[in-house]
Amino acid sequence: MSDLHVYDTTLRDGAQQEGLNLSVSDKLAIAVHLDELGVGFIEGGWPGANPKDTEFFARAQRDLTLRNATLAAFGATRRAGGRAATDPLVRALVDSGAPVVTLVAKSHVRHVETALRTTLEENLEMVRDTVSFLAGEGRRVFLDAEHFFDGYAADRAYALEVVRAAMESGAEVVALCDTNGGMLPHQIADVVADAVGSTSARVGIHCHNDTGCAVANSMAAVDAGATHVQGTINGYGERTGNADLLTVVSNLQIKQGLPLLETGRLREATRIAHSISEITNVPPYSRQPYVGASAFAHKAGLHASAIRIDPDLYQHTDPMHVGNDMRMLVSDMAGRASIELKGRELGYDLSGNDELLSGVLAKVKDLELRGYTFDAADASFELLLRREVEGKGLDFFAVESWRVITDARGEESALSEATVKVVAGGERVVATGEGNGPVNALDHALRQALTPAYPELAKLELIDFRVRILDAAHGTDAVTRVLIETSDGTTSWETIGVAGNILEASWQALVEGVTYGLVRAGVSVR
Ligand SMILES: CC(=O)SCCNC(=O)CCNC(=O)[C@H](O)C(C)(C)COP(=O)(O)OP(=O)(O)OC[C@H]1O[C@@H](n2cnc3c(N)ncnc32)[C@H](O)[C@@H]1OP(=O)(O)O
Ligand SMILES: CC(=O)C(=O)O
Repeated sequence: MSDLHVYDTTLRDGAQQEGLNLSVSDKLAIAVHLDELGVGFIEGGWPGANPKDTEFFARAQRDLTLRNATLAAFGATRRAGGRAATDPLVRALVDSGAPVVTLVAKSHVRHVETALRTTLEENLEMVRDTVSFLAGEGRRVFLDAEHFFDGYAADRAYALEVVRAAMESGAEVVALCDTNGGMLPHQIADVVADAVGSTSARVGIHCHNDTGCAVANSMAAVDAGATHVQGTINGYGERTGNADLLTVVSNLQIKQGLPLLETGRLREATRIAHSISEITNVPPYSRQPYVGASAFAHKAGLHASAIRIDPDLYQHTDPMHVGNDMRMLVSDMAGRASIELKGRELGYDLSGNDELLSGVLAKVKDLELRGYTFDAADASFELLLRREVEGKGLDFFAVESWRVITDARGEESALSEATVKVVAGGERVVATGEGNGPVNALDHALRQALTPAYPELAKLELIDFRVRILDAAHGTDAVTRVLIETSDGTTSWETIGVAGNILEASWQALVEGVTYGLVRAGVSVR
């Protein structure tokens, strides 16, 4: 294993992201995931700054068993003019019970003089006093040198003096912070190399992403001699976020051969990134490097034709290394190879079946011209392909007619009512359904009509509904595209409908959603 520290600050700096709000239980659950991933340090928050973070450390001491990681409490150097031993916020760091304390300290002369409103010497004394007090209390002390890179540009000697003051007082690591996130990789590399060369410090790096360079800057710092790298899962953080720790670790481990995590741990990266998204309630970013849903998704026909021969031809690494999967997307940019590979994903060997492949491809291109978009509706493409391969095997029911009315009375909310007539399981069924909107009512009526023949449908639920008006296909005649997401409680799928009438498009997508639910459940036509 490399001795480079992997230091996660999702629970502290990550939680500084706009709109992200973690409960104590959320933090504990995230800490468990981080420990499973195998990071070396988990910065849990700032005890004493708010009751939630104080409680987190109390509950962590009681309930959290970490297999791999060490817990760090974050705080600031003592107040100017005071004493570390009597500073309540410094005391709270000791009381947190965390074995590591990470102190933020000023390292930029302007910040000392204008933000702290104290002298340069007093700031150095705040660093010395707080670090030595905490070290004396048996804590491992790390120092985050705030605004280090801007501070170095303003006054190199002073910025380096802060690093030395921390080291000489007992700090184990000084992390140089690009607090405003304005640096570029070559600037980071030069400054880190100087700090490593002209102090005895173990130098760390903490980058924000305001220039879009947080990951590149962290990599540059490691190349220049930093041996402690900070970041957050999914790049959460103040403003544009922090360096995405999963990208940094994947780059260092896969591209530079640094064994940072125990064998096999990186394969949990995709699962953990998505589990943490669930907890933070921040939707996963599909184009996130390595772990995003689109990170190994291929749309262009030329790519698919080469991938059919060897996936490495269009992938920078094997998605398995990070627990992700290659996916084929089918759209009007597909070629026959795309259809063949997608078929393989679905369990069909279509190699050599040129007639079928060309037929499916022509259908896809024609439908996309009319407004369909199959890369957003995988389930509809699967049904299209299965119908071509299996013929009538998917005719679970026949629709005779459907209709829907919406009734608004006085001040009451409008209510919709749908009637659906189908033949299913050899019976003609007429069913009605109510809903707070016409699509909701149609969904209820359709499943009401089909459930006697197919009880498996009872657990399906419509969980998302998106509408887009398209004017490209018919000149000035707009068509409506509806995408529906249906869930069976364990997984969900997207289906599509396109028509001039919004309800007709919705109905198509609903019928596809229900049909796909029956296919997934392995039901035969009754
Ligand atoms: C770069 C970073 O992201 S560092 C992490 C920043 N995170 C946070 O700020 C979140 C948690 N913060 C808080 O809950 C609050 O700001 C607290 C509890 C820490 C302080 O609250 P308050 O006492 O009301 O002070 P307030 O937030 O208004 O101002 C911060 C004070 O800390 C001082 N300060 C700032 N940095 C430091 C430092 N490194 N060392 C010592 N004091 C500092 C400021 O000069 C200011 O002092 P003042 O009250 O004499 O003006
Ligand atoms: C400490 C910290 O979060 C920063 O300087 O960005």
